[in-house]
Amino acid sequence: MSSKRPSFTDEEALAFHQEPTPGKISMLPTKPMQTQRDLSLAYSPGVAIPVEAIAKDQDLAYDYTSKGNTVAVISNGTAILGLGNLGALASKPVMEGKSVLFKRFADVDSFDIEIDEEDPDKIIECVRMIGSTFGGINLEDIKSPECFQIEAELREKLNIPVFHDDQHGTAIIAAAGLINAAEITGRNLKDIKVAISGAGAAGLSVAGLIHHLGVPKSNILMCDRDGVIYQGRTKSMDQYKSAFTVKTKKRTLAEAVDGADVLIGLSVKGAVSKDMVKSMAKNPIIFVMANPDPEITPEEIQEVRSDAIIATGRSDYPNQVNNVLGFPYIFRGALDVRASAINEEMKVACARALAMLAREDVPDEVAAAYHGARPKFGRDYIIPVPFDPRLISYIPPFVAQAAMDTGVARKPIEDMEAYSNTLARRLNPSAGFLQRFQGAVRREAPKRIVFAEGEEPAIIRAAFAFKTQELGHPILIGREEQVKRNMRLVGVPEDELEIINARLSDNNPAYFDYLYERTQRSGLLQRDVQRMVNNDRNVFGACMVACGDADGMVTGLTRNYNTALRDIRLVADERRGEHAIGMSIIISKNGPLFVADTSITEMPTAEELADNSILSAKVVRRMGFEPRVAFLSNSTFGYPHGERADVVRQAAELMATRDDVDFEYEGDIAVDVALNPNMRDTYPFSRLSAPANILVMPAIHAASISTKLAANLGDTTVVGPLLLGLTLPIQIVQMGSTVSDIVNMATFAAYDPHSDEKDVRWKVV
Ligand SMILES: NC(=O)C1=CN([C@@H]2O[C@H](COP(=O)(O)OP(=O)(O)OC[C@H]3O[C@@H](n4cnc5c(N)ncnc54)[C@H](OP(=O)(O)O)[C@@H]3O)[C@@H](O)[C@H]2O)C=CC1
Ligand SMILES: CC(=O)C(=O)O
Ligand SMILES: [Mg+2]
Repeated sequence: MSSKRPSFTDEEALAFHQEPTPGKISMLPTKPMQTQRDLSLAYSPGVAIPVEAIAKDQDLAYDYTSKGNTVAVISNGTAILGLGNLGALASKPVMEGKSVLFKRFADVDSFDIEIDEEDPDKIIECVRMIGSTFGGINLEDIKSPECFQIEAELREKLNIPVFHDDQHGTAIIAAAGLINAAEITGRNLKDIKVAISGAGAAGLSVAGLIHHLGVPKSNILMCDRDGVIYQGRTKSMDQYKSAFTVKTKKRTLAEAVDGADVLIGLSVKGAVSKDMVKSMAKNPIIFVMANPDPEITPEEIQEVRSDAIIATGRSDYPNQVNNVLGFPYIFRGALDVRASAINEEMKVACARALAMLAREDVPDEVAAAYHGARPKFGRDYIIPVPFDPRLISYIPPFVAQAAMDTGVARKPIEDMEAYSNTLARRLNPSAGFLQRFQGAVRREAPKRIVFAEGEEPAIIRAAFAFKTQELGHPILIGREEQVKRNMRLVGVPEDELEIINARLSDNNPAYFDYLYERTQRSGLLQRDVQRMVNNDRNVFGACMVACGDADGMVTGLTRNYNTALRDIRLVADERRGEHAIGMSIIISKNGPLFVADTSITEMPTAEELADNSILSAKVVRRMGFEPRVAFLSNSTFGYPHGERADVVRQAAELMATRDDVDFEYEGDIAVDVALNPNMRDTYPFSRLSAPANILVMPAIHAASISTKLAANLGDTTVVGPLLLGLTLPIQIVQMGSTVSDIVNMATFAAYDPHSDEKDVRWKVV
């Protein structure tokens, strides 16, 4: 288990929440609201028709409104993670976070509601009054014991699932992890001895579920602030804790943990000591799940035990036992059968399904989350990771089936296999795209990447993020004093990043020789070259890459694209038989679209367009996608005629004469035809078997305008343009790029799309 953890500064956490738009969620309409007719239908008078229908039959709200796919995340902020009672509004970042996870992982629409009230009766009344708006209610971070009453009464009063995630979501995941950890250590649930630190919402619910799965109540010792909850205790007791009293002489957590097989922490940071861990049975199972900081860190546990199976609630250690693995999928299954409740059977089905999934071979996205090492069911992989793309189609069918079997499904699913296939399509196929690149980069030995504009605050933040995400070793070019001043400004620890001052570098004579040799016959004098190496950070950085002192470079934040490109071209050649192009990637719900050439040749010839397609196809295939090229034009198959359209058509015709064309291509073709899956009806002779994924643009203006349009119209991410076709892996970012844009481009520099070794390592699943 790695003890190194990616980290981020407080400033980064705040900037993430603030930029480019405050918060983490927004809403999108699902109907066009373009015309007078749309307005008439969506609002008055058209809206009256569904209103009257729902007034007669309430169930029709599932058909005519977004109710059936909407879950409210509701909190009063009295137990925010393990941070305590910090008030309703302070809980909003967590609640928005839960909503965004609902959407990202299970395509459930969700928004957060913070209720500024601690009186359970008032909260119950408030939620009851608004409850029918939603298909389900996810209660979150409401402290015990009030949370029990609130959930129980709302379940009675509402006929939709009401689910307190800290209780049941947590219990489901902990149970799944425990089933597998017991299997790995050869234990039987009915024999294990369990100590639980924390007898609140999460702790009591975990105790309830693992008891349901076979652990005898007498084997579960619950502890709160006052120690063991034993039979006869009167201090700080309530009816919920009373259900777990045990006849025992043990009084403290330390005594409860002594000799235990399992320790589950659902309390606060620091509640568990090394001595406690030392006193546990052989091969102990230790889930320290307090957030954001566990009861004891995995590093501390490892100092005293090498035989422990360790899990935390955090994403930066292996075995993340966190309710994010549960709530999106349990609600997905419940909503899809219009369940009136989430019952015990549905929870058990979810826990068992999660446990089973962890035993199967993992796809590449999971390897990426494990920083390149492909995990196998075992001590460091007892539970799936949140980025596992199989979760969405694997878990909800079990939940839905359990709902149907227990009579709470109001709309049973007839064909479970078809349902599972539909689920797979709900997940945004591009969601894991960048993550997979990162995984590919992490699998390699760390690359040294030059950040040429090292004095810039955004570059410093990007370099630090690049390092802490374990994507490689960043090198900042700049004056040390100035870089350090800006590091302090953005909160990056000063000794974290390597800084090289181009003027003071010992390697300059070598760079000078290299560059002079290349440029002496093109009019550059010795002193020009010397000045360039000393003063121009792009030239200096590129020389570092050319002479083997770095593996790649990123630049462009402060200078326009062509200036940066001109500097780089002094040092780097075009690859043999290729010429440089810019390829942008438009990441949308329909998957990635690769667009070339978006940055270099203004009016490519037919030959150049053909070359572009071949280079793009090669790189796209290495990235794991089967290339399908469209030579785009304003014309389709010859109509209408035009000067550019003719060049495009010639390019497509030239492909028949090229040796290295082992992919589908078509052209001249208009973009709507290239992307429309029904095009074959109109053009049955088309050579494309599916929508094109590489768009070769007729000219740079069309390329630049269309990618920038896509980037600015919303619901897409545009990465790039990636610089392809040069001998050195150097990438140019756009002026004013965000920190994550810069990290992405540095990652592509490290990935080096031309490096042949990488192609087969990550195939699309
Ligand atoms: N990984 C995951 O998925 C999840 C993790 N959690 C974490 O579990 C923890 C508890 O959450 P939740 O149950 O919702 O909160 P609650 O407020 O309902 O319960 C907290 C419990 O912790 C106990 N406690 C507090 N301080 C100590 C201490 N110093 N030593 C021992 N016990 C202590 C409290 O004792 P008392 O009863 O005496 O007040 C109470 O029983 C949080 O850290 C939360 O982040 C929660 C949900 C999911
Ligand atoms: C994960 C979670 O819900 C919590 O820590 O409260
Ligand atoms: Mg919580």
